[in-house]
Amino acid sequence: MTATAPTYPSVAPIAPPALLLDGITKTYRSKAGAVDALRGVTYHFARGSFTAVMGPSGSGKSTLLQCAAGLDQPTAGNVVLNGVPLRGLNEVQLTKLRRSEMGFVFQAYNLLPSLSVYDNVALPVRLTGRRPARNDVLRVLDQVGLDGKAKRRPAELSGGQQQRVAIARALITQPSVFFADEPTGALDSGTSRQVLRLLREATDRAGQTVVMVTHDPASAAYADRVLFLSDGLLAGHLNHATPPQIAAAMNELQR
Ligand SMILES: Nc1ncnc2c1ncn2[C@@H]1O[C@H](COP(=O)(O)OP(=O)(O)OP(=O)(O)O)[C@@H](O)[C@H]1O
Repeated sequence: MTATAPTYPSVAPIAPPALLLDGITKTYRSKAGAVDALRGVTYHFARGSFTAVMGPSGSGKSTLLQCAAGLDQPTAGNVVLNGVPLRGLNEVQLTKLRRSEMGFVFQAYNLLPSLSVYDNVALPVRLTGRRPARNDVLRVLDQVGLDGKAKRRPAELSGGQQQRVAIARALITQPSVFFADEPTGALDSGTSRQVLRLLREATDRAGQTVVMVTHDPASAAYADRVLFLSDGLLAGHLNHATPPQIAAAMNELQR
């Protein structure tokens, strides 16, 4: 009789969260003293989720985004992006990871004024040492509703169009995580909605992860979850909340 090997049910590998903040503390030291901007924040951002981060002024939102994106080093704790701890990386490795895995959409669009819209969008690909495919650049411009504007310079576009160029530039490398800091701060409400829909589509269609800092309850309502920060700590969250629910939670925090 031959022994048969035992069979085991196949177990799907558990994917790491897109982004893990593991006990992040950030203390700024200056002559005036020390400020604890983040005080041991732990949070998993699931792949394909859209999270808004809110909180009173000075609660640590920008610091959280800067640390999560590897633009600033936490004083303690670790940030893990797709299973890779940022703390172990040197500046070159970090820059490479940022260029391939992260997309940035900030309030200041940071477009290069002397380059055409096409070249601004192609730039992140060039920075990775590759030649951008013309069709890829035109496809993302089409995706953000800017087909036909490729030859313009940023100054020849409206604020909303410039922000959409910034989003196209973030989309071109197909990053796994988008970091957005007040992406609609300078835009009118109609244009803001277009920009927020693009971020929403990035999660719904492409399974990308969005982390967005905002002061605006209407913008935050586009997210699956709103995380509230208060005094450097997570103070709670709301899922699939409406703008009035978010505004009420903010009022509660500010009391
Ligand atoms: N470079 C720095 N040096 C010293 N303190 C800083 C520095 N950056 C931020 N802080 C302090 O850390 C705390 C958190 O700041 P942070 O900018 O993260 O808050 P925020 O929630 O984004 O605020 P806002 O909504 O006003 O933009 C604040 O007390 C701030 O004064």
